[in-house]
Amino acid sequence: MLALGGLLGLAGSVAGLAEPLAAKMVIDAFGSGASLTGPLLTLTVLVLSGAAISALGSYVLERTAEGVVLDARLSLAGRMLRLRVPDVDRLKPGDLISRVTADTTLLRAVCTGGVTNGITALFMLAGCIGLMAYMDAVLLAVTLGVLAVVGVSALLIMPRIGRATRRAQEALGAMGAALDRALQAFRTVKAAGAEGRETDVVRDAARLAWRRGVTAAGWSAVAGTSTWLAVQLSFLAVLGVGGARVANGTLEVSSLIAFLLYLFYLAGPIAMLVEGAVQMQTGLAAITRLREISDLEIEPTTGPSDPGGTPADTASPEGAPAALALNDVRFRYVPDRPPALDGVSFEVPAGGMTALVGPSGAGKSTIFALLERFYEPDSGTITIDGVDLRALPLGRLRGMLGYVEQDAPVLSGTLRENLVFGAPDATDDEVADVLARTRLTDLVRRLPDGLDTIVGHRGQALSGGERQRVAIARALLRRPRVLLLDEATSQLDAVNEMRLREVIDDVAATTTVLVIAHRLSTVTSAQRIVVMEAGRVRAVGTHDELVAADALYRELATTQLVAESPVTASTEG
Ligand SMILES: Nc1ncnc2c1ncn2[C@@H]1O[C@H](COP(=O)(O)OP(=O)(O)OP(=O)(O)O)[C@@H](O)[C@H]1O
Repeated sequence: MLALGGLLGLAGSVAGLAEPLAAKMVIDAFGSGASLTGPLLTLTVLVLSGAAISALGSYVLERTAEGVVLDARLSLAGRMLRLRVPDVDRLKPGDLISRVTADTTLLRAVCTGGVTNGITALFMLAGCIGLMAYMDAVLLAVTLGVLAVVGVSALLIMPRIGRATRRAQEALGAMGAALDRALQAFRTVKAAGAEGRETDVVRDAARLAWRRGVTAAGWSAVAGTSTWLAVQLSFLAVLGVGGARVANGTLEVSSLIAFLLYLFYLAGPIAMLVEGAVQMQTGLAAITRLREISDLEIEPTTGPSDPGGTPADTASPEGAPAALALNDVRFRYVPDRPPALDGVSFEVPAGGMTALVGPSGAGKSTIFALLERFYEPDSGTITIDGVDLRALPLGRLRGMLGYVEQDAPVLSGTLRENLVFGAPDATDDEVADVLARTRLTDLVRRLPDGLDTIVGHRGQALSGGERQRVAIARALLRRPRVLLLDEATSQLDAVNEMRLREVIDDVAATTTVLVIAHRLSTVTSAQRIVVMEAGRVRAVGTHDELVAADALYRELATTQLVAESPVTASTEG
């Protein structure tokens, strides 16, 4: 399509190139007293057909350019959610968004202005120069001399435009990131009275983008003006030299006029060439930024159609509780920081509930992240039913695990959409069953539109306990073999506390439950408790064993766990 657009553009230009020749025929006809009809008709047809073909060519080009932008967006969008967690930790979401939206737009410039216009302009230039040579070689030499000076200066300017554009796009990305950060923490920003400061950060980024954009615009203007200047100078030079040659009879007036017309015609392709080079620089700046994303590794397909094949299969059938084992697992988030996990080994038997407890920063959530393979351990192995996680296709592994995050996010949308988020094919019966298991049936009955009530950001507010149970229901609908539950630290009221406990006990009857526990009620009903401290396992046992044997656990149980669960603590004694 680019070639077709280019060809049409070229055909339009050829018609344009022939116009001065036709004009010369008209003038010659005037002089010789011959009929004007033929030359005038030729001129008219050339003008009209040239215009029509050029318009079609530019439409084809623009259309193709839009297609290139679309392709880039589709492919980036496809990669974005498959990027690996560590890479997304590093890149800022706002900047990522700006690459998909703003930078891809710049690609259009490469297709239209850059590649094809550039090529068309080159052809036009060559044709024009050829015809000028045919007209008069001396005048051509004068013209080319002036143009060469300008060409060199334009070559020096181009890289500056590219650099300025790239830096402007980076500033735009920074602006997106700053905005994203402020909008993510919208209420905190307001509560902290930080609107002014956050606005300043966004504005500073906007001004930086502006300054760099202006720099690019400045250099573009210099490039554009110098072209125009060159044509003017050539015109004067040709007029001087050509006039003298007409006076001494070595050049016809009509040839001088046709030559001057070509000279003005030349201004078009030269301007196009310069502009094409400018746009090319802009587009290349965008490509550099898009490359940074497309060069990042992505996770293998995680969908149910994961082509990873059957793993060295697990003994237990789908849906049966699975056992987990960590063996001397070591992991650092950042190379020169202390390890988050420093030789962690423990086993989670199939079925029942195992609790992970320990002070903040002990590495509990990190274990969940490694189980989900958001990160890979630096050394050691993790197995599920004796199979190394790395031997399982990612989609299959994540299908075995139900993961409930600490903040238990509720997505904007209906309650039903939230529930079937991980299992879009779940039937109404399955949904009803899971709602009953997670003690949400009453909530659904109370909601104005039942399951179709909009919840989340702009909808019906759910309490912390309800959100958590919705998240558990969402995880259960995928029929996991292991439920990973990162219990919220925020306080639940007595009713929600009791319901959570019921839900966990209920799920633990059919599924392996590994819970990061912050509540005494959760801990005491666990069959096995793993006490972690500073990236290591400190002790493993039941509540009673650990109270008797482990000082840290005793302290946690009497301070942290109890303090966060006053109601249950008093009933638990
Ligand atoms: N994405 C990350 N990048 C770098 N360091 C991290 C990251 N996530 C966690 N850490 C660090 O790893 C260590 C273990 O964190 P982790 O979240 O596993 O602790 P935790 O026991 O779950 O704590 P909490 O109970 O407060 O959630 C901490 O020192 C933390 O600062």
